[in-house]
Amino acid sequence: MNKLRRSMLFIPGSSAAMLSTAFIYRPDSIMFDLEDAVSLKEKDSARLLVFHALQHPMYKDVETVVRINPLNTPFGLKDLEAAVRAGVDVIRLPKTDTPEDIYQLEREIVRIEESCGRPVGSTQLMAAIESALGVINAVAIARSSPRLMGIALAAFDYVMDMQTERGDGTELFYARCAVLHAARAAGIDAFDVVYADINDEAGFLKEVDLIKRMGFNGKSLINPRQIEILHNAYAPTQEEVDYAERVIAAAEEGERNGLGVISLNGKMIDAPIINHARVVIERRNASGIRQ
Ligand SMILES: CC(C)(COP(=O)(O)OP(=O)(O)OC[C@H]1O[C@@H](n2cnc3c(N)ncnc32)[C@H](O)[C@@H]1OP(=O)(O)O)[C@@H](O)C(=O)NCCC(=O)NCCSC(=O)C[C@@](O)(CC(=O)O)C(=O)O
Ligand SMILES: [Mg+2]
Repeated sequence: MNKLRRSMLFIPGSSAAMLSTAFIYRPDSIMFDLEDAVSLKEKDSARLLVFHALQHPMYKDVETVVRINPLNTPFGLKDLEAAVRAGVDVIRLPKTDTPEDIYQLEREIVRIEESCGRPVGSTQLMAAIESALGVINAVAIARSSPRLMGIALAAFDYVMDMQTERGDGTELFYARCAVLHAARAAGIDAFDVVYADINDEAGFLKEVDLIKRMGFNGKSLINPRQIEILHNAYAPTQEEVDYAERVIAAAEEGERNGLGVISLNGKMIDAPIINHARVVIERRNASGIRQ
């Protein structure tokens, strides 16, 4: 099974307090932000804080991601130097509009890896798609580098570009489908948008149910209170696990009897259904049973 990436928690890189405690919340990935959560006058101090946090033992057991500033700003290259040298697992490039943005990023990463003695190719990438142009180019972006482990949709900048605003999700319908299909066609992960109202649990859960059913691996998050709700929603129910176990048992019996297609309580069981049952069991093993 691929690495679990249900939750990717944003931490403002300028917050020394949050940087020193975020690992206790146990998201699947921790994302130190140097871009929009950091004010202009804190860009340099935040970069230094993140550089030190990345090398601290408390962040050794969790996947680390740094969202750098775009490379066409005065901060982007400095952010990249600091994050790669500190050993970050993944660089998240915001506002990725074209595959050329990724080619440029990759050239700089190769140079930094070579100069600091890090194995070339060891820094992974993810692209955040935040505009109509990025959505239109999603397939080319997703296939632009073997370093890409995933692409993410970023709703707030996207809706501004589309001249609309966040609502019930109708405004994201096309972009979600496009980003998800691009990721799957490239064989990489797909991440949904942040949910800004941290006190609206019901609204968050509704959005999580939708994106899970669509097929997203998970979401970018802004608050630790959202982690458990998300992980729980991604865990299979006891009923789903029981059914998956019955499917696998029936499939094994069918195989012993030389049958390709079998039926279980009147329902056809064939290869895709058996594969899905195995995925449910893997999810149970990784995430437990939904509470
Ligand atoms: C929203 C709020 C201020 C609420 O604070 P509150 O303090 O009211 O929250 P509480 O729940 O009361 O906190 C309880 C305890 O948890 C601690 N705690 C809270 N949040 C924590 C956290 N994230 N990490 C670690 N620790 C945390 C807190 O310090 C406290 O610790 P303690 O005092 O010890 O009890 C806070 O969460 C926060 O700043 N979030 C991150 C915001 C951020 O990063 N935005 C940028 C990314 S989006 C973007 O840029 C748009 C995008 O680009 C997206 C895309 O690209 O996808 C696009 O275009 O769409
Ligand atoms: Mg943004």
